[in-house]
Amino acid sequence: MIEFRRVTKQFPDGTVAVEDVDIVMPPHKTTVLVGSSGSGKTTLLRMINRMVDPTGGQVLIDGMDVATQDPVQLRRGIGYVMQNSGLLPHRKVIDNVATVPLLRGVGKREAYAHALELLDTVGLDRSLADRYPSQLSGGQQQRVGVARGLAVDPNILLMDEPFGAVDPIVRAELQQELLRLQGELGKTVVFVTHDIDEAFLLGDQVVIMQQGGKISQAASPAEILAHPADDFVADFVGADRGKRALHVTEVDGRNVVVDADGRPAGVLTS
Ligand SMILES: Nc1ncnc2c1ncn2[C@@H]1O[C@H](COP(=O)(O)OP(=O)(O)OP(=O)(O)O)[C@@H](O)[C@H]1O
Repeated sequence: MIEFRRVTKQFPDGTVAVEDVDIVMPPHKTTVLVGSSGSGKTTLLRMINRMVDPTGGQVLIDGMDVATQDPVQLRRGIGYVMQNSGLLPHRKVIDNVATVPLLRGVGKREAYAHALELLDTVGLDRSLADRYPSQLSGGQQQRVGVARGLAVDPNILLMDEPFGAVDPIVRAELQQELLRLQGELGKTVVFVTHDIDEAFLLGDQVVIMQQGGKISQAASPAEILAHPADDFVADFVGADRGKRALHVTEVDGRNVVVDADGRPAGVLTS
């Protein structure tokens, strides 16, 4: 479990990126941070693995304050996947995936065998192992990024707009892959996105952030759609969906999302 207790981050220039945030991210679930640009999502995410340190409050992992842990050690146990995959361009796919385990002292043979298995896990053909990142499509690169994030078998996987740079069709494929993977692996995933549809699709818990790094609402997608906490959330949920006033209605015992004209937009499963 990841817990933020009254966490604030003020950068040296005075910018308050995150203010007084309390949030619990439950184990084996996906928490999605969503909000407009500059609302503090990335800063919040990076405080989990100490790429950023808070200026107030505490971040705890399984009850232990991350501030007491060595940042390098901490990061080696937490998977991190970013936009544009973050792969090392001059190293082959297989080396990119095996890098962190090798740094942690895993033997070469074992690290490479596991890296090949991880290519299977993320749906990549093993024949791509010897290519360089520039010889892959954007979607394939993102899959390698996910494989690399999983290479140390972390309990926690941080994903910062991992599908932001690929086209909508590939993005939809990657989202489905992540749902499948999460069904199998059950990691504690923290995922950042601008896209409310992506947030509702992937998140067990969706955290809606607003400018100034404050949380407007943290709840399940069903709860947010049914009971937006305030006008900001109602607007955000509606605006990103083409200004349709979405609401939830019950049909044959199921929660169906419909727009202002009564057209069904989807069925809620939780
Ligand atoms: N190193 C820094 N120094 C000063 N201000 C910073 C620094 N990093 C981020 N900020 C500011 O903190 C605020 C939150 O930034 P952050 O990157 O966390 O937002 P975000 O919601 O992830 O945005 P985006 O969706 O555009 O990536 C912004 O106003 C940003 O300009």
